[in-house]
Amino acid sequence: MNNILGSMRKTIQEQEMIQPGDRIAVGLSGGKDSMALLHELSRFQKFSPIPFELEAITIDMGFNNFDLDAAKVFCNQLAVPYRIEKTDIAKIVFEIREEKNPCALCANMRRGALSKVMNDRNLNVLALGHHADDALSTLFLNMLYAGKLNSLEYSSYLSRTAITVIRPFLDTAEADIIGFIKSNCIPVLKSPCPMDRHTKREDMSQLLKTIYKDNPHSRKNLLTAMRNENQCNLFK
Ligand SMILES: Nc1ncnc2c1ncn2[C@@H]1O[C@H](COP(=O)(O)OP(=O)(O)OP(=O)(O)O)[C@@H](O)[C@H]1O
Repeated sequence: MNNILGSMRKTIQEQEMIQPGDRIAVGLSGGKDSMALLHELSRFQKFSPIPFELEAITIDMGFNNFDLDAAKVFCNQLAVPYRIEKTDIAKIVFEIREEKNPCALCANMRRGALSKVMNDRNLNVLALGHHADDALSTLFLNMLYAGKLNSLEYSSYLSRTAITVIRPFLDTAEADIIGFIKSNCIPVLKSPCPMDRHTKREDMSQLLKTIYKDNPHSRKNLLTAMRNENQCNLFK
Protein backbone atom coordinates (compact mmCIF):
# COMPACT_ATOMS: atom_id res chain seq x y z
CA MET A 1 0.00 0.00 0.00
CA ASN A 2 1.34 3.44 -0.90
CA ASN A 3 1.52 6.36 1.50
CA ILE A 4 -1.39 8.66 0.66
CA LEU A 5 0.01 11.57 2.67
CA GLY A 6 3.18 11.47 0.52
CA SER A 7 1.31 11.39 -2.80
CA MET A 8 -1.10 14.12 -1.66
CA ARG A 9 1.74 16.37 -0.50
CA LYS A 10 3.60 15.87 -3.80
CA THR A 11 0.50 16.78 -5.79
CA ILE A 12 -0.20 19.88 -3.67
CA GLN A 13 3.38 21.08 -4.06
CA GLU A 14 3.83 20.24 -7.76
CA GLN A 15 0.51 21.81 -8.72
CA GLU A 16 0.98 24.76 -6.33
CA MET A 17 -2.51 24.15 -5.01
CA ILE A 18 -2.20 26.09 -1.76
CA GLN A 19 -1.25 29.74 -1.33
CA PRO A 20 -0.21 31.34 1.99
CA GLY A 21 -3.25 32.23 4.09
CA ASP A 22 -5.71 30.14 2.07
CA ARG A 23 -8.85 29.26 3.98
CA ILE A 24 -9.64 25.74 2.82
CA ALA A 25 -12.96 23.93 3.16
CA VAL A 26 -13.03 20.16 2.66
CA GLY A 27 -16.33 19.09 1.08
CA LEU A 28 -17.10 16.26 3.50
CA SER A 29 -19.66 13.81 2.09
CA GLY A 30 -18.81 11.27 4.80
CA GLY A 31 -17.59 8.86 2.09
CA LYS A 32 -14.15 7.27 2.29
CA ASP A 33 -12.41 9.75 -0.04
CA SER A 34 -13.40 12.99 1.65
CA MET A 35 -12.93 11.50 5.14
CA ALA A 36 -9.38 10.42 4.16
CA LEU A 37 -8.73 13.81 2.55
CA LEU A 38 -9.76 15.72 5.66
CA HIS A 39 -7.59 13.47 7.83
CA GLU A 40 -4.54 13.90 5.61
CA LEU A 41 -4.97 17.65 5.04
CA SER A 42 -5.19 18.10 8.78
CA ARG A 43 -1.91 16.16 9.20
CA PHE A 44 -0.30 18.13 6.36
CA GLN A 45 -1.39 21.44 7.93
CA LYS A 46 0.89 20.74 10.91
CA PHE A 47 4.09 20.70 8.85
CA SER A 48 3.17 22.51 5.64
CA PRO A 49 5.70 25.23 4.79
CA ILE A 50 2.73 27.24 3.52
CA PRO A 51 0.31 28.13 6.35
CA PHE A 52 -3.41 27.60 5.70
CA GLU A 53 -6.68 27.29 7.61
CA LEU A 54 -8.83 24.18 7.42
CA GLU A 55 -12.55 23.59 7.95
CA ALA A 56 -15.06 20.94 6.84
CA ILE A 57 -18.52 21.38 5.37
CA THR A 58 -21.23 18.81 4.75
CA ILE A 59 -24.25 19.66 2.65
CA ASP A 60 -27.06 17.65 4.19
CA MET A 61 -29.19 16.91 1.16
CA GLY A 62 -32.28 16.25 3.29
CA PHE A 63 -32.48 12.45 2.90
CA ASN A 64 -34.12 10.66 5.82
CA ASN A 65 -31.91 8.79 8.26
CA PHE A 66 -28.66 10.54 7.36
CA ASP A 67 -26.73 10.37 10.61
CA LEU A 68 -23.73 12.69 10.72
CA ASP A 69 -22.69 11.96 14.31
CA ALA A 70 -19.57 10.03 13.29
CA ALA A 71 -18.46 12.93 11.06
CA LYS A 72 -18.97 15.36 13.95
CA VAL A 73 -16.85 13.21 16.28
CA PHE A 74 -14.21 12.80 13.56
CA CYS A 75 -13.88 16.58 13.03
CA ASN A 76 -13.82 17.12 16.76
CA GLN A 77 -10.94 14.65 17.16
CA LEU A 78 -9.03 16.42 14.41
CA ALA A 79 -9.91 19.82 15.94
CA VAL A 80 -11.25 20.96 12.57
CA PRO A 81 -14.23 23.37 12.64
CA TYR A 82 -17.22 21.62 11.07
CA ARG A 83 -20.37 23.07 9.56
CA ILE A 84 -23.42 21.10 8.43
CA GLU A 85 -25.73 22.90 6.02
CA LYS A 86 -29.25 21.52 5.92
CA THR A 87 -30.98 21.70 2.54
CA ASP A 88 -34.07 20.39 0.68
CA ILE A 89 -32.06 19.28 -2.35
CA ALA A 90 -33.26 15.65 -2.19
CA LYS A 91 -36.90 16.76 -2.08
CA ILE A 92 -36.47 19.19 -4.97
CA VAL A 93 -34.62 16.69 -7.16
CA PHE A 94 -36.59 13.51 -6.45
CA GLU A 95 -40.08 14.69 -5.44
CA ILE A 96 -40.74 18.12 -6.95
CA ARG A 97 -38.75 17.86 -10.19
CA GLU A 98 -38.85 14.04 -10.40
CA GLU A 99 -35.59 14.18 -12.36
CA LYS A 100 -34.86 11.20 -14.62
CA ASN A 101 -31.13 11.99 -14.43
CA PRO A 102 -30.91 13.48 -10.94
CA CYS A 103 -27.11 13.52 -10.49
CA ALA A 104 -26.38 16.63 -12.57
CA LEU A 105 -29.00 18.83 -10.89
CA CYS A 106 -28.10 17.48 -7.47
CA ALA A 107 -24.38 18.18 -7.96
CA ASN A 108 -25.20 21.66 -9.24
CA MET A 109 -27.37 22.51 -6.24
CA ARG A 110 -24.77 21.02 -3.87
CA ARG A 111 -22.09 23.26 -5.41
CA GLY A 112 -24.38 26.28 -4.90
CA ALA A 113 -24.95 25.35 -1.25
CA LEU A 114 -21.22 24.81 -0.69
CA SER A 115 -20.30 28.19 -2.14
CA LYS A 116 -22.93 29.93 0.01
CA VAL A 117 -21.48 28.42 3.22
CA MET A 118 -17.93 29.14 2.05
CA ASN A 119 -18.87 32.73 1.41
CA ASP A 120 -20.46 33.07 4.86
CA ARG A 121 -17.34 31.65 6.49
CA ASN A 122 -14.88 33.54 4.31
CA LEU A 123 -13.36 30.33 2.88
CA ASN A 124 -11.72 30.65 -0.54
CA VAL A 125 -10.59 27.10 -1.50
CA LEU A 126 -12.78 24.01 -1.80
CA ALA A 127 -10.94 20.66 -1.56
CA LEU A 128 -12.74 17.66 -3.05
CA GLY A 129 -11.96 13.97 -2.55
CA HIS A 130 -11.69 12.90 -6.21
CA HIS A 131 -8.78 10.50 -6.84
CA ALA A 132 -6.92 9.10 -9.88
CA ASP A 133 -9.52 6.39 -10.50
CA ASP A 134 -12.28 9.04 -10.50
CA ALA A 135 -10.23 10.91 -13.14
CA LEU A 136 -10.14 7.74 -15.29
CA SER A 137 -13.86 7.00 -14.95
CA THR A 138 -14.67 10.67 -15.71
CA LEU A 139 -12.52 10.49 -18.84
CA PHE A 140 -14.47 7.44 -20.07
CA LEU A 141 -17.78 9.04 -19.09
CA ASN A 142 -16.95 12.12 -21.12
CA MET A 143 -15.68 10.16 -24.11
CA LEU A 144 -18.57 7.69 -24.26
CA TYR A 145 -21.48 9.94 -23.25
CA ALA A 146 -20.44 13.50 -24.08
CA GLY A 147 -18.08 12.98 -27.04
CA LYS A 148 -15.19 14.85 -25.48
CA LEU A 149 -11.71 14.08 -24.23
CA ASN A 150 -11.95 15.71 -20.85
CA SER A 151 -11.48 14.86 -17.21
CA LEU A 152 -11.12 16.34 -13.71
CA GLU A 153 -8.69 19.20 -13.13
CA TYR A 154 -6.13 19.49 -10.35
CA SER A 155 -7.35 22.96 -9.65
CA SER A 156 -9.73 25.46 -11.19
CA TYR A 157 -10.77 28.99 -10.31
CA LEU A 158 -14.49 29.71 -10.41
CA SER A 159 -14.69 33.43 -11.12
CA ARG A 160 -18.44 33.71 -10.42
CA THR A 161 -17.96 32.67 -6.78
CA ALA A 162 -14.25 33.54 -6.42
CA ILE A 163 -13.62 29.99 -5.17
CA THR A 164 -10.71 27.78 -6.22
CA VAL A 165 -11.54 24.07 -6.38
CA ILE A 166 -8.61 21.73 -5.67
CA ARG A 167 -8.32 17.93 -5.85
CA PRO A 168 -5.26 16.93 -3.78
CA PHE A 169 -5.88 13.16 -4.27
CA LEU A 170 -5.87 13.31 -8.07
CA ASP A 171 -2.59 11.35 -8.23
CA THR A 172 -3.65 8.92 -5.49
CA ALA A 173 -5.10 5.47 -6.25
CA GLU A 174 -8.51 4.57 -4.85
CA ALA A 175 -7.05 1.26 -3.60
CA ASP A 176 -4.54 3.17 -1.45
CA ILE A 177 -7.33 5.29 0.06
CA ILE A 178 -9.32 2.14 0.87
CA GLY A 179 -6.25 0.58 2.50
CA PHE A 180 -5.61 3.76 4.50
CA ILE A 181 -9.23 3.93 5.73
CA LYS A 182 -9.12 0.29 6.84
CA SER A 183 -5.77 0.38 8.56
CA ASN A 184 -6.59 3.62 10.43
CA CYS A 185 -10.17 2.59 11.35
CA ILE A 186 -11.55 5.85 9.92
CA PRO A 187 -15.37 5.90 9.98
CA VAL A 188 -17.22 6.01 6.66
CA LEU A 189 -20.86 7.08 6.47
CA LYS A 190 -23.25 5.13 4.33
CA SER A 191 -24.59 7.29 1.51
CA PRO A 192 -28.34 7.88 1.87
CA CYS A 193 -28.72 8.65 -1.85
CA PRO A 194 -30.90 6.19 -3.82
CA MET A 195 -28.57 6.66 -6.82
CA ASP A 196 -25.53 5.50 -4.84
CA ARG A 197 -23.74 2.78 -6.88
CA HIS A 198 -26.30 3.15 -9.72
CA THR A 199 -24.62 5.92 -11.67
CA LYS A 200 -23.01 6.01 -15.10
CA ARG A 201 -19.75 6.82 -13.34
CA GLU A 202 -20.05 3.55 -11.41
CA ASP A 203 -20.69 1.73 -14.72
CA MET A 204 -17.46 3.26 -16.08
CA SER A 205 -15.56 2.16 -13.03
CA GLN A 206 -16.81 -1.42 -13.50
CA LEU A 207 -15.92 -1.29 -17.21
CA LEU A 208 -12.40 -0.16 -16.35
CA LYS A 209 -12.02 -2.96 -13.81
CA THR A 210 -12.86 -5.48 -16.55
CA ILE A 211 -10.26 -3.89 -18.82
CA TYR A 212 -7.62 -4.01 -16.05
CA LYS A 213 -8.36 -7.70 -15.49
CA ASP A 214 -7.56 -8.49 -19.15
CA ASN A 215 -4.55 -6.20 -19.24
CA PRO A 216 -2.92 -5.52 -15.88
CA HIS A 217 -0.77 -2.71 -17.38
CA SER A 218 -3.72 -0.81 -18.80
CA ARG A 219 -4.49 1.35 -15.73
CA LYS A 220 -0.93 2.66 -15.61
CA ASN A 221 -0.91 3.19 -19.38
CA LEU A 222 -4.19 5.12 -19.28
CA LEU A 223 -2.84 7.43 -16.58
CA THR A 224 0.36 7.92 -18.60
CA ALA A 225 -1.71 8.70 -21.71
CA MET A 226 -3.67 11.36 -19.80
CA ARG A 227 -0.43 13.12 -18.88
CA ASN A 228 1.26 12.61 -22.23
CA GLU A 229 0.46 15.93 -23.93
CA ASN A 230 3.38 15.64 -26.38
CA GLN A 231 2.01 12.49 -27.96
CA CYS A 232 -1.60 13.54 -28.21
CA ASN A 233 -2.28 13.19 -31.92
CA LEU A 234 -5.99 13.06 -32.58
CA PHE A 235 -7.05 13.47 -36.24
CA LYS A 236 -4.49 16.23 -36.72
N1 LIG B 1 -22.95 16.25 0.61
C1 LIG B 1 -21.72 16.72 0.42
N2 LIG B 1 -21.27 17.73 1.17
C2 LIG B 1 -20.02 18.23 0.98
N3 LIG B 1 -19.17 17.77 0.05
C3 LIG B 1 -19.57 16.76 -0.73
C4 LIG B 1 -20.86 16.18 -0.59
N4 LIG B 1 -20.98 15.18 -1.50
C5 LIG B 1 -19.83 15.16 -2.18
N5 LIG B 1 -18.96 16.08 -1.73
C6 LIG B 1 -17.59 16.35 -2.20
O1 LIG B 1 -17.52 16.07 -3.61
C7 LIG B 1 -16.58 15.01 -3.86
C8 LIG B 1 -17.06 14.13 -4.99
O2 LIG B 1 -18.38 13.71 -4.75
P1 LIG B 1 -18.83 12.20 -4.95
O3 LIG B 1 -20.31 12.20 -4.95
O4 LIG B 1 -18.11 11.61 -6.10
O5 LIG B 1 -18.27 11.59 -3.60
P2 LIG B 1 -18.75 10.35 -2.73
O6 LIG B 1 -18.46 9.11 -3.48
O7 LIG B 1 -20.16 10.59 -2.23
O8 LIG B 1 -17.87 10.44 -1.41
P3 LIG B 1 -16.32 10.42 -1.24
O9 LIG B 1 -15.72 10.97 -2.51
O10 LIG B 1 -16.09 11.31 -0.05
O11 LIG B 1 -15.93 8.99 -0.98
C9 LIG B 1 -16.45 14.27 -2.53
O12 LIG B 1 -15.20 13.62 -2.44
C10 LIG B 1 -16.57 15.41 -1.54
O13 LIG B 1 -15.34 16.10 -1.39
